Amino acid sequence: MNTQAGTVTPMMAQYLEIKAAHGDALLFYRMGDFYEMFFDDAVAAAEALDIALTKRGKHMGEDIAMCGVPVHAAEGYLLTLIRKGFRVAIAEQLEDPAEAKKRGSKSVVKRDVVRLVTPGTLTEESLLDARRHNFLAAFSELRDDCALAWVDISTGAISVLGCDRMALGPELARLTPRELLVEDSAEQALSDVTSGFDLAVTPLHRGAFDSASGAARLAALWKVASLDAFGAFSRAEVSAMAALVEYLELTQKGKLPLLRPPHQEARMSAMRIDAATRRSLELTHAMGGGREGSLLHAIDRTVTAGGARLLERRVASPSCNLGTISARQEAVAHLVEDDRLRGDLRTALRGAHDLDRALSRLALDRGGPRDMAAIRATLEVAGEIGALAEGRDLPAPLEEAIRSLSGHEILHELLDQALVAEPPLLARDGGFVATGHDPDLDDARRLRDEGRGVIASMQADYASDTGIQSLKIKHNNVLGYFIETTATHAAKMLTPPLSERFIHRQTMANQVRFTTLELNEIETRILNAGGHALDLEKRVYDRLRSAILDHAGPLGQLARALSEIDLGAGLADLARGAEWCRPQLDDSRAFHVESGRHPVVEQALRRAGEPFVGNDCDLDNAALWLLTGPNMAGKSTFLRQNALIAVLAQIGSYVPATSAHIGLVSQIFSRVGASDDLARGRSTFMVEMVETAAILNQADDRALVILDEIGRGTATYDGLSIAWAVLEHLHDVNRCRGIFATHYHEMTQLAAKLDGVATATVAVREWQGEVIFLHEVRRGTADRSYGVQVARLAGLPTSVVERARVVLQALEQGEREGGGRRQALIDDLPLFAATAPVQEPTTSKLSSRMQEIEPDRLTPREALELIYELKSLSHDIS
Ligand SMILES: Nc1ncnc2c1ncn2[C@@H]1O[C@H](COP(=O)(O)OP(=O)(O)OP(=O)(O)O)[C@@H](O)[C@H]1O
Repeated sequence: MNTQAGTVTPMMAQYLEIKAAHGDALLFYRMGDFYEMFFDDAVAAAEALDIALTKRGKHMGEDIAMCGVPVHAAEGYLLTLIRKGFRVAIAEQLEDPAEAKKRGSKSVVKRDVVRLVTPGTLTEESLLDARRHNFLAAFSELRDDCALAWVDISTGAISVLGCDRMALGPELARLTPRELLVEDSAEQALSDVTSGFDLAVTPLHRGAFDSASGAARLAALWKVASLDAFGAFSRAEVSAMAALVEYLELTQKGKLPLLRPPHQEARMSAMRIDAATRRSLELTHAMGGGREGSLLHAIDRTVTAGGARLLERRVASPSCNLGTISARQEAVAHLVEDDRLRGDLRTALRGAHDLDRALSRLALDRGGPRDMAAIRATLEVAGEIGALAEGRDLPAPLEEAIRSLSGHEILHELLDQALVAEPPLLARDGGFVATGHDPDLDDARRLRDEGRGVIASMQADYASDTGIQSLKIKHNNVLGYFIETTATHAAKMLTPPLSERFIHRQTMANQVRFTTLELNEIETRILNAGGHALDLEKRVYDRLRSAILDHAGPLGQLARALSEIDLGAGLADLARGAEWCRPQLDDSRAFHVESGRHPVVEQALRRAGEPFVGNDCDLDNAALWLLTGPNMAGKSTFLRQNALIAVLAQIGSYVPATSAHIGLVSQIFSRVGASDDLARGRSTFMVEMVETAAILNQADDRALVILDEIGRGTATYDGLSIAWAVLEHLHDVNRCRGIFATHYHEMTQLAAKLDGVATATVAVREWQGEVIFLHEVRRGTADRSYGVQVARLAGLPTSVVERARVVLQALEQGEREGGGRRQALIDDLPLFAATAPVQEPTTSKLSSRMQEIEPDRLTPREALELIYELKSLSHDIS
């Protein structure tokens, strides 16, 4: 760069100009094989990427910090930067450096930003999770109207929903977008809602949200006279979609991705599940953040990326529409019954590629021949599946999906004959068009590859045409290709008719040289053949690309159909393998599950070779269950499994139970083990109370509420009083169905007072002072907590466990004998150090082990091991 102190080189001037236009992004400035970063960008990127920071020249007397990443490895670095919350502007060289030189030795290669990479606008396969959506969302607030729109630009699917500020949090929790666009003036006000999510908030100027110009722009985008063609959109809905499109144009620098016609989600069509409930039920993400351990992970048997994404969408928004649910259930049921069809479909689907993402890359012109081959392979799969379904009587959703599989024959044939079997990733180097597709291309390639052969065959033709057997076609750097005969044939060649065809070029001592128009032409063609072949291939590529994009609508439907079939077959496979049942769903308030299981815990136990105990839940007569039981008995598992069964039933799946009858659940609330939210300055107790307030204010009579140990984070009596009042409120005001787990045994008295509350407990057996967990939920109440025994199982020091037993005894005795007596018993407790029995268990262990020993039967090695064992037992005593 050679920047001198005080002067600004042309290149630095160009850099600064581009940077000024993209101040909020790191600028990747292309220099040959590297993307370079300068100044503060370099410092930030070097730290974020852990790469070396160097210097390059000076600017205004200061060193210019610099770092760089090689272009071929840029995607990995980009991913790291995006994950760390950066936005990256990519400035490419827009001309060959040689071009720039022609303008003068000091000229700078033209560069400009070709793309802004942000979390919500990724399309690269390597930067995306194939089985998850990557949503960019926009929230628009007009005076009395609000909406949320979201798009996955890697698939082109765009949706919109009327959604006020109150509903924004739950919707963000459902969709988990990576980036949210908001009007700049609203950014601050919305931060209360948005700060709880792992997403980048990008403010946009007001004009981006303008609904009037937005409507026109969207209509033009989808080539319709008015947006009414897709539904009646509110102004806020139009404004939110317009903001998405504006931002896509901005980040993709005018190249819009393929955007499918918008899908307008009906309010209340999906089960409402707020952020805390999603977290606690671990629907799509486990507590730790990953997919493993979540419901989604446990039930995902799909074999295509599109199917996996559809399942994610369904799990995130179970339906509340009976018609929709039963149609989906019907499809799953059919595939559960027909093992053969299910197996064949799944085998065929394994050959399908990610059609949506291949299409989207082609639309953005970031695709290549391999994406076309992926489409071809998927069309083949569609054909196979169509043949499998031929002549079968299928339920409506499958029938409809199968219909979308046909009608692509022309495109399939075109791709089939145009592309080689395994094309390269990029179109740039050619080699992807099959022989026989384009005669001109075949000629060009033949000339390129067989140039000498072509000349040889011309030579043979000329020899026979002239009757001069010694005629040769030769090549030198001065003349290029020429025809040479010996001087003896000169006269013949130089007189008509041969002189009309053979043009004299040179006479030597013994030879005469000629050319022909044909040879000239061939020569140019040979010379240009390589470049020409490449051009023709590119032309074929463009033709294929437009043929595919012209057919994008039906291909999108095909992709959806394959995902639907994959999802149905996946759920059926799961139901069959794990012995799930088809739930009965209706409009009633029933909730009757027999021998229900927790799908995730059951899988984990199966891996450990342990059985899961199925448990019934019947909220038909008493809509609220008050569940008591010892720690570790399985209360939380039972609570969650019933919520998950409702979710599974309403996505159209079978459920882990022997039978289930569920009246539609409109919303689920689950508070299971709240945690601190220190980032927002809330203690565990505070979080729990905020979340409980949300439930009491929102749950309606179709809600299912799962509450685990409400009030445990405060003093006993406060906690008990709160739990008591909450249960009464749920019973009298919310009138919802629910299960309430508690350690406050006093609360079971409420069951006698309130008709709609029944008690249940998780059974354990006590054996020789130890608890044995039976994991069986029974009607009735628990006799005690067994907390001390569980603490012992957890490895609390024996001395502490024994001390706890003594204190517990005193407290329980005091409870029985009345308040004043209790204080006296506490006062009388012996001091901790004086609790004698603490060592007994280990001493008796040692002596009972000694008694087992039969010295005459020990081998020398066993004797030695025994000494070690006894020594370690004696350590525990001392
Ligand atoms: N029905 C079941 N069958 C077999 N094992 C189970 C069952 N339910 C729970 N478990 C096992 O018991 C463990 C503890 O369950 P869970 O966390 O639900 O207990 P809990 O009663 O809620 O305990 P705490 O009151 O301490 O929170 C689970 O991790 C699981 O391994």
